[in-house]
Amino acid sequence: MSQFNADAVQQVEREQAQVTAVYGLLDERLTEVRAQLADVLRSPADGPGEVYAREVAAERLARRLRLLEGAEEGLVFGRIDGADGTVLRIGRLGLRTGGQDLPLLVDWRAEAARPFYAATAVHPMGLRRRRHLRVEDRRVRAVSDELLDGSAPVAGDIVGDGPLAEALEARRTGRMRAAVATLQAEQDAIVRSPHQGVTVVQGGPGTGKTVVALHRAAYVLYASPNAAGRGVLVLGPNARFLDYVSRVLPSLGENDVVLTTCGELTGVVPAAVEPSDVARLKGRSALAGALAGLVRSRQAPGGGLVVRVGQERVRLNGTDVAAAREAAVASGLAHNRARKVFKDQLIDAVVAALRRGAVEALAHIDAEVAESTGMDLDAAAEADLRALGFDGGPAADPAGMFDADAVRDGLVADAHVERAVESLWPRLTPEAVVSALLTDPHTAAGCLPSFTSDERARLTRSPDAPESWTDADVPLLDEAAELVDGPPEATFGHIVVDEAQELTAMQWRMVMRRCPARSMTLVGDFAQAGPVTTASDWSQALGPHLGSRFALHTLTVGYRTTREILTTTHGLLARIAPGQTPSRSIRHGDAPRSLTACPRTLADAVVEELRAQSAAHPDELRAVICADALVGDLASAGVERWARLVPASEARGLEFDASVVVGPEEIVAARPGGERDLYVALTRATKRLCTIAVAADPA
Ligand SMILES: Nc1ncnc2c1ncn2[C@@H]1O[C@H](COP(=O)(O)OP(=O)(O)OP(=O)(O)O)[C@@H](O)[C@H]1O
Repeated sequence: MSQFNADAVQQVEREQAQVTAVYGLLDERLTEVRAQLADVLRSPADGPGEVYAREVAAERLARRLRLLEGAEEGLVFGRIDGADGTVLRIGRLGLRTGGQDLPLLVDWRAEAARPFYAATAVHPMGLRRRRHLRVEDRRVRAVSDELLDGSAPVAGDIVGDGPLAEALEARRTGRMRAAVATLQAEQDAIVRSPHQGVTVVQGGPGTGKTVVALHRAAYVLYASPNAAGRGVLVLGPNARFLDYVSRVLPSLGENDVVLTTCGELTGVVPAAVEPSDVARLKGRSALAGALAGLVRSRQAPGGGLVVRVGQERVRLNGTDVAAAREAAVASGLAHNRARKVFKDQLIDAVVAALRRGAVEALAHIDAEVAESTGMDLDAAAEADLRALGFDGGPAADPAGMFDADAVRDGLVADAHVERAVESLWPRLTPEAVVSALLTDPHTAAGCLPSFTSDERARLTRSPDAPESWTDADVPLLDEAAELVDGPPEATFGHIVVDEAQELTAMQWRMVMRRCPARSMTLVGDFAQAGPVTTASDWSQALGPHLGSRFALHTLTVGYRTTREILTTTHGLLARIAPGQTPSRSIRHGDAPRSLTACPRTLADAVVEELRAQSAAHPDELRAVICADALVGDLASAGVERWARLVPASEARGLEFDASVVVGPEEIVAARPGGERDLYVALTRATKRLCTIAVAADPA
């Protein structure tokens, strides 16, 4: 055994003793929390107050239990040795025994762990050594050291291949892994940035934007109890992507993050898809103005009103109705809530009219009596009251007998009044508002003056078509819901948006609505934008909501795609994002290959390529990425036996060991901005890329 190996074995054994102690403590904590939870659940509760208190305590313990259970895999992964001899072990969560000053394990998000990520040979931050531990099934498999103070390795320092290289070389599984043990300094700086507002992270494909976004979500939960208490939401572009990243946060011990798409956020299940040009139209912010205008047009647009009250008809003129409308609008409430203000104001006006009527009727009677008997009824009543020792009284107010409150209460419950109010200020549903805009060309013309008639025609559908909502309708329904019923109840303390370049102006409004504190992490790359997005940079996307109040970071190192693959995309990148500097890849691999097949033999050519690849690299995760229209044919040819079959429109954010991009020209032609779809497709592989172009069929 070489000295290096003997040293390594000894270090592994030493670390094992510590790791065993850490797992022992984890087991102890688990036993304690399980027992506490069982006690709480068994404890008697008398009355609703105690039941509630018991539920709160049980939920708190259940969360702690989930956290401890989730930390099993890779509980300890690092260690830092200070120049002063202090040693800290870094892991998924913090663990401390009663008697010790230093914790047995430091949570990776704690300030004390920062040097593990940020120290460099230039800025060692007081460290002598950073050690990575590879632990599987509670056994230490390897250790690997970096010396940071410029000293030469001595016995006990195991300087070998970096753990980052190991993580990047690992076979892809179709599910993203946490990178908590190997977060790089530029990524870590963003993850634990103290910035409370909106952090934007951009960078080319594979620069770790998703890694940063998910680790930042975990960091916010740890470091900002305020945001954590109000919940953290992670939004991704589609179900395939969410599935890909679904393991990362639980493996970081965080199970309380809501992971979803913009479409699913509202509970509406989109049942139809529509052409991307229509979806893009629906994404424009003009739609927000249109919906607001439409709702306003349903709020007492003009004219007077006749209300039947018992046997009487009360006529309110346009000014009365307009005053009620103004009061309701000035309340700032959503349409259905402001309706009550409108109704109350109208009823006040009706009561005032009834009172005026009563006064006039009394005056009329007085005048008739005076004319026929010569008697002044008011003066007589006043004299009688004075004689009885009263001072003036009811006769001073001719309508004093009119009980306005009783009349008002009667009117609130009156069906005629309710009908009259409904005709002026109808109760609305979000669905009815959106349908009115999308099915009535006159309404669309009135509400969307900035759209051309062709654009409006593409937007509207027949009123007879069955009502089935699309993804692009969801933000419209959400907007309408806010207009008619008020802001959503479920808001979040922090929102993370991945592939944020994909969001339309209407989707950004949905996101902002759910984050009143404006604490967000947004990651994306406009060179990878799909055809529906309505912005071409961050200022356009965020300016309407934040002005320039966002901190922008750019990641520059590519961790996924090999240098060889990235180089072949430089020309394409220069066309789709002329100002963008290509990222610098830290990986090398085979040169990409290009094949050609005619349409008749295309599927066979793809299968042949996959067969060859799987014989040469049996363990690799492969994908065939093609224009959406080719998916059916390739599936029929049995491609899925060898590879994941991914339509180019759903490839964003995904990663494979090898990818076969079928029909690059077809991908480009399939939808507007198709070159960006091709750029996404070409940058998914960590090891090898093969493109199969479709040649003109000689036949
Ligand atoms: N610090 C790291 N340690 C280990 N792996 C990393 C690290 N940073 C990035 N990676 C790996 O690099 C790959 C690309 O990362 P990620 O998906 O976050 O990039 P991205 O910028 O979001 O890509 P895209 O633009 O294509 O969505 C992933 O496999 C990820 O696990």
